[in-house]
Amino acid sequence: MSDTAIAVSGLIKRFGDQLAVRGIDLEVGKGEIVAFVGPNGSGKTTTIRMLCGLLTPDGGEGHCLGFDIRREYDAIKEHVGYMSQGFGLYSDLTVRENLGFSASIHQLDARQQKVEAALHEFQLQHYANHLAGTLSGGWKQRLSLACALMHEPELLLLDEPTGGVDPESRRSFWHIIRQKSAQGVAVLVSTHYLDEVELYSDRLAYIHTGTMLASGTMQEVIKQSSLVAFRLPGVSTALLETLEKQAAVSMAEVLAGGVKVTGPDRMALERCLNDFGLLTDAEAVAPTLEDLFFYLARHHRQLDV
Ligand SMILES: Nc1ncnc2c1ncn2[C@@H]1O[C@H](COP(=O)(O)OP(=O)(O)OP(=O)(O)O)[C@@H](O)[C@H]1O
Repeated sequence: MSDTAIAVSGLIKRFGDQLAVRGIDLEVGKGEIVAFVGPNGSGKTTTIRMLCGLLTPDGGEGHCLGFDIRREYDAIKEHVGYMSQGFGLYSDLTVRENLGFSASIHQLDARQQKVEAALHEFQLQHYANHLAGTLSGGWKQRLSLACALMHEPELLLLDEPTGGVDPESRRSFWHIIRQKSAQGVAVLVSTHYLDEVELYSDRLAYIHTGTMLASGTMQEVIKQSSLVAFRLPGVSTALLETLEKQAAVSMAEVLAGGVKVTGPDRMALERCLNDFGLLTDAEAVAPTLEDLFFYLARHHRQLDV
């Protein structure tokens, strides 16, 4: 048995003249959580939809759970758990009916029993007869996850599952996801929340305008970018714009009590700060994931991790 849940290469998707996904490679191992990140419109949803058999790729090849993504999309749909953006619930069905519907599309045996078990596992009993459309964001998210897990999939594809839900719901959502991954479920999850990448994901994959620019652990990717950052205490925000225009500076931002500059070349950045008489007081700080994402979004540099 392979340890790989997703292995695809050269995936391409066009919408008319637009190349939404431009030949991306992606691997996700069993029991691994990979955060799929990148700016709005970069191609995350399109990629996820190709992986779960809802969109046919225009190019590329690969497997999900051993099934060919171009030929065996029906088998993939059957075996993968998918949460779409906005949760994809039937708002005029009750919580119990949504779970029942999910059980029936997967043609599960003992449906009623499984629905009751899911209501219990996800602590949805109190809302069982409420219409899904009347639930709060956090409960909709929980129900949507329960529906995606109804058929005990080995791979979860989650498209911005935590968008618009409160911190407590996010935390309990991630608690469930980490439990599932400990049981061997592979997870690819798109998110705009950096803390979810840092705290809960094993690796990240960063996509920009349909191209995968970086993938690896957070530490690997930051190291590969060779980004360095300095805090410049007491520097006025007036200097910020000037600093940002320097070739050595990829980003300059205001912090409490000063400015922070980031760049991919330590020597060049130090020279630049020296030219402005700022090097003596500059304090080296560790670049953050946010620094990295800004850098990748602005400079589109492909990292080789
Ligand atoms: N069905 C479609 N028809 C035409 N263009 C589409 C379609 N679906 C997506 N696109 C375009 O493809 C590009 C990638 O969109 P996609 O939704 O995959 O990005 P995303 O990274 O998921 O964005 P977000 O973070 O905002 O959800 C965008 O320019 C989008 O407008």
